[in-house]
Amino acid sequence: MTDARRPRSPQSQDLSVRPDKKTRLGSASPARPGTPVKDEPNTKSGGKNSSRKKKQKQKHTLPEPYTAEFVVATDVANLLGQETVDAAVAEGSEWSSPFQHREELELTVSALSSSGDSLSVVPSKPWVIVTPLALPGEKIRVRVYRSARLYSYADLLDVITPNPEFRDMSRVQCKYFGKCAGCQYQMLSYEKQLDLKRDVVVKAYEHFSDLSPSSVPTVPITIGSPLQYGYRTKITPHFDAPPKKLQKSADKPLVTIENKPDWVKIGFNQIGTRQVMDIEDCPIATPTLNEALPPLRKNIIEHAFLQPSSDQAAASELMSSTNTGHTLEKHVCVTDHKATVRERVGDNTFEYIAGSFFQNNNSVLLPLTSYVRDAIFAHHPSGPTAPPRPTHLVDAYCGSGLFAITLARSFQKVAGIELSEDSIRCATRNAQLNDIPPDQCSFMSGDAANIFATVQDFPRDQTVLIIDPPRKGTDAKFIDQLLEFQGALVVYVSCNVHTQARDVGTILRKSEARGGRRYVMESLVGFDLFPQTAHVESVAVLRLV
Ligand SMILES: C[S@@+](CC[C@H](N)C(=O)[O-])C[C@H]1O[C@@H](n2cnc3c(N)ncnc32)[C@H](O)[C@@H]1O
Repeated sequence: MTDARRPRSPQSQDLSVRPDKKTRLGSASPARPGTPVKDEPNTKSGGKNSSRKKKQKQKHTLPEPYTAEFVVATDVANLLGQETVDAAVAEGSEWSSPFQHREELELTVSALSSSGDSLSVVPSKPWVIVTPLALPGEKIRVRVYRSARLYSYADLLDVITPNPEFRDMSRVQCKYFGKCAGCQYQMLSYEKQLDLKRDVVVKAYEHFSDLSPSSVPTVPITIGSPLQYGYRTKITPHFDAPPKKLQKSADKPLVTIENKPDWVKIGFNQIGTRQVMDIEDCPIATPTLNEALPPLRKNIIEHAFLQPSSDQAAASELMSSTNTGHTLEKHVCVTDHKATVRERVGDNTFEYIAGSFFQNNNSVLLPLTSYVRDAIFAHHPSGPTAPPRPTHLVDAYCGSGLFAITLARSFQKVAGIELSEDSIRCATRNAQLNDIPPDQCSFMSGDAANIFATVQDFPRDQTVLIIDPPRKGTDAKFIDQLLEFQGALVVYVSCNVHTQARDVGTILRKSEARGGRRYVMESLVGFDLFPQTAHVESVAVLRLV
């Protein structure tokens, strides 16, 4: 089941470039994150009860590195402090929650995690309660539902004393806010959201880059999205198959839009669960998508729930809209994931396949691509000893060519690479659509690291590399070739600032270790591609000096 509004699914990541981070979650533990840890029993077991006892042994699993839960676990460890974590590990109490399942508690929120969840240190023992939708300083009532290492997750039952400095419920524009897992921040002012996202970028580099503070530039306020609602150009409502007993029953239920039973739910995940909740409109999605939602829901009901063979696995329907920015151009909704979608970004037109990657907030793409252009040209050093101006661009992980094409007119030559063949076909077509000749701008499909072999004739001191990898970040193979290539400037755009921090830390340290010229981080800023949610995009600019 997918929900395009949640972070893309966690991916496993080789920790070899950040071996020290394993200790952050408890240095005395021999466990790697992501591996099950079995509790040792207190007494020796044997005889006929031993297999039952073995089954009773609890399995504890640390989160996969760089997933949302890994970030929460790191925030918890940092809130408690390394000494406290070490003491709990030495005592063997780090998995022993002081709370029963479904126990209700009253707490005061201590801090916010980078996931957007609140963190409350409990008074009785070094332990943290992780709760959605609560804010620092608020007194809250919660119900515990799952425990992990040094923390428990709890549902928010009530905000007993709100923090009036931050919370204003009259700002909330969605009737599902508080239940739907899509948004976390609708009760905050937009300025506060941008401020919190800056903190996420700062903390990511503090905890995941292993760089000294002096190597990390001051992070300015997050750059906002022109649209704060009605911006999302792609949503993925999903739904569960009918309950098993109904599927097996000879009398198939009559499901129509007018006669919709309670089990028919088409929408997004409910907070803290994998259950789908019924959603009739989504204020962060474009008006075009919201207009299309009722007929789409009717269509799903008539065609999915009436089919007796409905699969147990959840099905999903993809929707995306063209959002050209031209008021005279008609915006339409596309539900076929193989269909071609057209969008405008400034003066450029882009086509992409609905099911392939394209940034989901059209309103921020002109500011984002202009920021990258300014980072390359407006901030180019001046003076008699200044390096030559950039003339060549490499766009790695280029998708349908967003950066390559918006910036192509500023460069003599551009080369893009991307794993998806569909996206590369679109990137090539997009160059044509925007009158960029093929000898100026070329695209190839393949692993990003393959690009270096094809750009050996690019003048290194005039070449800029843009990298925009998926959430898991880039890899050692790419980083090693990037260091070998020595392009003048690297612009690293990322939808996961935690893997970006890890990768930038690796690039800076490895380039220093090589001797000679080295990369330094010139600027670092968050971009708000997803207002009302806790997600932040981040742009780091590295210059070879
Ligand atoms: C975050 S998207 C960025 C796309 C593009 N820069 C944009 O803004 O539209 C990351 C892209 O990397 C591609 N990708 C994933 N792994 C890759 C790899 N190993 N080599 C090249 N591209 C890859 C994905 O298909 C996806 O299109």
